Amino acid sequence: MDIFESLVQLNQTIQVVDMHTSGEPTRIVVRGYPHLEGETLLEKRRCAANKHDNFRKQLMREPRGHAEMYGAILVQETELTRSGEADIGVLFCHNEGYSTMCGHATIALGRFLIDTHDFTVFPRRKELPYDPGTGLTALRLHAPCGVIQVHVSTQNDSAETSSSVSFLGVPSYSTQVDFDVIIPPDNRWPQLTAQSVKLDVAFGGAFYAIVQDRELGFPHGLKNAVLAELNTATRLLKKTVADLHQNVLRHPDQDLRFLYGVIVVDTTASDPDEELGICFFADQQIDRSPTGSGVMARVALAIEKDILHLGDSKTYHSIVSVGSGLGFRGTAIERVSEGVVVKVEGRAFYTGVGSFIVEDGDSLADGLVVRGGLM
Ligand SMILES: O=C(O)[C@H]1NCC[C@@H]1O
Repeated sequence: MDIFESLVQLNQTIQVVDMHTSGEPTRIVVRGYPHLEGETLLEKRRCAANKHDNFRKQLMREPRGHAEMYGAILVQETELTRSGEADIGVLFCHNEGYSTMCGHATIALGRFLIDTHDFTVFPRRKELPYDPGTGLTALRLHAPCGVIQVHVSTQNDSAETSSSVSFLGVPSYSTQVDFDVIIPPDNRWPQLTAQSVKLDVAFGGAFYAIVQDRELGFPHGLKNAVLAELNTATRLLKKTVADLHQNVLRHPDQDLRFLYGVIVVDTTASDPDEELGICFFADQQIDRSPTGSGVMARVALAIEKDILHLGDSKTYHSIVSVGSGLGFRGTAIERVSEGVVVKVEGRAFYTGVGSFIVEDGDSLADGLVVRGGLM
């Protein structure tokens, strides 16, 4: 027996498929995750956080992961798969906890779920509708924010490697436009010379504060900004909004009323068809991708500000996707009573498959992160 087989036989393993979307990882947990109690996906999300957070820590943190790792836990049965409104559920996780929406992981999952022909992993795989006219297979993913309609270019019953995956998100909307936030002076953020910062707050399955680079004291654009300084500025801004302006996070469901991230938008670019931004989310993870849920929020905000109109599209870039052809295309599709439905398109690639082991007696079983301090 080779070493791989013997280690797997000796230990309980957690099996994953790793992908990246514009450089942002998604670790898809395929087997070995415990059963989640609860009738609804949001109850299962609470169960994951309260009873099984050690799995998140093991898979996201070092030595199995790292501070910038991102995860997708498949949930085969939810209230919406039972009612026939969704095909499979998912929980998203990161360095701090559990998100409510994730565009880059949805794009990766679109490919993975179409390629999956193991019905223990995806029981409803064979029921997915395929349209021979467009070559697209449709998939309804139940995320904590609601149902995401995913479309995947399919050939011979597998996802086409060279095509993008698109999804229609839950209705997105802004809750505050040009909102002045007073930031307490802090010597860790010397660039901030004004007393207040003007920002917008918008929902794209999760809440984002969206702010222009020059408002934070970075007038020369993101390419000339120091990442550590942007990190300090967005951390302090997020804390101020989360601590003092909880009322701007308006959503009917309590579980979704939290500020997930801060997106800093570059104002130095000249092409109106493209927008560069950087998203700090969870515990200051930097999204390598252009942040699909952030694109939903930004398109809805641009509609509110009369910058984009229904039917308009724009390409959104992260600092990584610029020049790689891996930006996300965001299109305003329709206005519904709760907001704007936005289509997001991007590409994902496989990077690996793995079996993780956690041995009895490993005192660092739940992992650690070294990033200027232990988590
Ligand atoms: O694409 C997205 O929506 C996500 N990427 C990491 C942070 C967000 O959840």
